Order: sequence, then structure tokens, then C-alpha cells
Amino acid sequence: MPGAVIAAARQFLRSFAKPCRILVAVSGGSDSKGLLLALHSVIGNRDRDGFSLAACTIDHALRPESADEAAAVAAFCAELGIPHRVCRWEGNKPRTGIQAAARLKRYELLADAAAELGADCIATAHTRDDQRETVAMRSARGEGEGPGSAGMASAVLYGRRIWVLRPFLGLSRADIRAFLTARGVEWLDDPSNANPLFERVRVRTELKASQEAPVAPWSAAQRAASSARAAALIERHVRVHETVVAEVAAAQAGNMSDTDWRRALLSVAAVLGGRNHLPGHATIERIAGFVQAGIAGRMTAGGVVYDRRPNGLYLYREARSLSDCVVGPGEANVWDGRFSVTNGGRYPVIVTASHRDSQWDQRLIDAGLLPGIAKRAARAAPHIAPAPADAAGLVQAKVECRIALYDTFLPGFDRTMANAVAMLFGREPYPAPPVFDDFDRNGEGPGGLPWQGDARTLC
Ligand SMILES: Nc1ncnc2c1ncn2[C@@H]1O[C@H](COP(=O)(O)OP(=O)(O)OP(=O)(O)O)[C@@H](O)[C@H]1O
Repeated sequence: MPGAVIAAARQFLRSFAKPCRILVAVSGGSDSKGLLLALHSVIGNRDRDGFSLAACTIDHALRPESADEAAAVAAFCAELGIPHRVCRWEGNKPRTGIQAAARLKRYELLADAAAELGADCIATAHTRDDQRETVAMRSARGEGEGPGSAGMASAVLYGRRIWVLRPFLGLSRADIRAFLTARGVEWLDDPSNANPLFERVRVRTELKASQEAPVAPWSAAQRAASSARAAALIERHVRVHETVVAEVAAAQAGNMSDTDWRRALLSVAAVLGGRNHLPGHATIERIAGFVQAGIAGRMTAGGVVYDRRPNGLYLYREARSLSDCVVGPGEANVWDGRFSVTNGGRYPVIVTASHRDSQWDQRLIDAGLLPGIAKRAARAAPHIAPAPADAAGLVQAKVECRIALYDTFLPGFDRTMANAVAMLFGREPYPAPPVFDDFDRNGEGPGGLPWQGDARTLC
């Protein structure tokens, strides 16, 4: 139904709190050309109601034809009168994990282009078909069994700086192609979409052959409600000392049967371990067995020590596999996935795990922790010194706690929980999306963005 495409574009624009400039990520494939054309048809060239469009194509430079393909998108945008940038992925490419690396680079370049073109958000053209594939891939990897697994979010905050919105998540690719055909517009077929070396391509083929649609264990609305509840549990039961030790009150310490609480605890642990994902199913079971037993002792999982004491549960980074990192003058770097260090001085600095002579032990004891816990946790706390050690000069470095789990990609339905975690670690809340969402603190209401689609019911 070509009309569904225009309807989705209209609905998308209505969801904004105020009109803005939208950067459309256009690869040249049918979905993204359809998105650009539909938004342009609704907005027109007149900046109607304050909305305006810009577009960007990332040339990953992985295939010889990619530059020409990007130029073809540029020509299409020029015909429509839409400002367009081509951003090329320069430099060396990794030999393995090329798809994941390309994806990360793509979002970074899109965010830079949005800043350059004065856009307030990015729109990508992920469809219902992409959603089905994502759900199938996650469940094949066993991620579907994790606490609170949902499909792809309709809004994602990238790099704490810009929201990426997916207005076509409820539409099928066939609808978009019918819309383009009706308008006489052609599109590119990326040959990597037919390469069975890629997991997504294999899943797509399997889905075509299968009669069964994959079903996400949780809908976006359920996930948002779970996040709101997890946020409330975090506020009630967790304290974080000096950004390096989390303390869980005794009454809650042995609870692993409540899914929301479990996700909350594992999220806090992921931050302390500098990880951008929750542990896998087997590790979660191991952690659950340990804390539920309620016996004083320690276990380690995901680089985090779970230290069970009669008065509660304490979590802190294990003092192992802590590499040093050097930060040049005027540069920023991430240490151990946990701290961003910005060097404002004139000399390089080195970040290492805390030295015995550092003041971390005392700081943690002063914060109210038992000396045994303070001493262990202090060993994995950051210590910043001039590099090389005998270099003269003051260390002028700004250290900020990183939340690896959410700082690169934060799904909209997790924002409430992410903000509760941010508060624990002394960070500002994450910015709100430019669109109205229903992911309020109680998780009430339809629990999604108007164009959301439900990973479960729409599949
Ligand atoms: N080279 C590109 N240049 C600009 N936008 C792109 C490019 N590749 C993909 N996109 C945008 O991303 C959307 C999804 O593309 P695709 O399905 O290939 O990405 P994905 O890697 O599966 O998704 P995700 O990035 O969320 O994991 C496209 O519809 C388009 O809006």
C-alpha cells in the first residue's frame, strides 16, 4: 500500500514536540530513498511548519562502486532541492568484524554530518522486515532469553548527542518499494545484501522460507515499563560510592527472581565492569546462584567482584586485566571502558590502576565502606600521573565516569533506567528525544512512539 508510506511520514512529523531539521540517512537503497521522498512529499521545499530536511550518505569505501553510488544519491537529493553530504570512511579498515565496525563508523559520521548541517535528529529507514530479522538474530544468539529482550527501538540516542529515529519500523519493504515504483523512482540493491557470509542475509533467507514470524519476548511497551520499575528499584536499593563501589541493601541483596531488579543489578554491574552489554545467560545463572545463596563470600563475573557480606552486597571492578592508557595533551581517551579522561594540560598523562600510595582506600573508607572492601575496590580505581613518570608538569586531567552500556547507543525505552544509573554515578541525565514518547516513569500509556510498531504483534 503506497499510501501507508505517506501516512507513516505524516504521523512521524506529528510526533515531534516542535518542528525541527531532520537529517535523513540515505544509503541509496529502496527504504531510505522511500523515507526521504515521503518526508519531502509531506514537508515540501517550503520548510512548511518549520520542518526542514537534510540528507547524508556514508561511503564506507568497501566496494569500488560505493563512491559512484553515493554520487547518485547526491544527484537525487539535488533534484529534490535537499542539502546532502557524502561522508567517506577514510583510513584502515579492520580485517574482522567489518560490519560492526562499519556500523559504528556510520553512526559517528552521521552524527558529525547532522552537526554540520544543523540537524536536530537523524532518521533512518529501518523497516518491519529489519525488525523481524533483528528479533530472529537476537533469539538465535540466545539474547532473547536475557532479561527484558525486546526488538529494535524506534528511537535511539547515539553518543549522548543526537537521537536516531526510525519512522518506518511499522512498514514493510514491499510497501516502500510500491511507493517508489508508483513515483517512478529507482533504487540501488547493495550486493552485500545477498552475501550469505553475513548473518543478517542468512536470517533473511531463512525467514523467507519459514511460515513462522519471530516473536520478541518483550514488546517496547513492556520493556519501557520494566525500565521504569527497574529505575525505581535502583533508587531505592542501590548506592554508589565514589563511582567505583555499588552497595545493595541487605534486604534486596539475595533477590534475583524479580526480572526488573535483576536487569537493574546487572546494568549497574556492567557499568562498574566497563561493559557495553549485559552478561550472557549462563553467567547470569551463575550470579543468581551466588547471590541467592546468601553466603558471605566473593565471586567474579564480567570483570566485577560480587562481594557478599552480612550487611549487603558490594560490587566493584576486579583488579585484573587493567591496561594502562596514555592521553596526549588536548586529547581524550577512555580507560578500562569506565572513565573518560580529557587531558587539559601541556604534557601527556598515563592512566593506570590505582597505586598503593594513592588516596583511594581512604576516600572509600571515608565514604562509609568497610576497610576490606575499600582496599579491594581501590586497586581497580583510576590513577593519573604524568607520562613518562619523571616528566615535569602538573596533571590537568578531567575524569568522567562512563556508562558503556548506554553512552554509545541508548534505546528510547531504556531512558528512565539509564537516567537512574546516570544519577548513581554522578552523571547528568541523558537528553530527551525531540518526539513525544510514552516512556514515562510509570510506563503507563501505549508505551511507545506513535510510529513504533510492536516487535511482537507486527511481525
Ligand atoms: N551507507 C549509508 N549511508 C547512509 N545511511 C545508511 C547507510 N547504510 C544504512 N543507512 C541507514 O540505515 C538504515 C538501515 O540500514 P541497514 O539495515 O543496512 O543497517 P543495519 O546495520 O542493519 O542497521 P543498524 O545500523 O541499526 O544496525 C537505512 O535504511 C539507512 O537509513
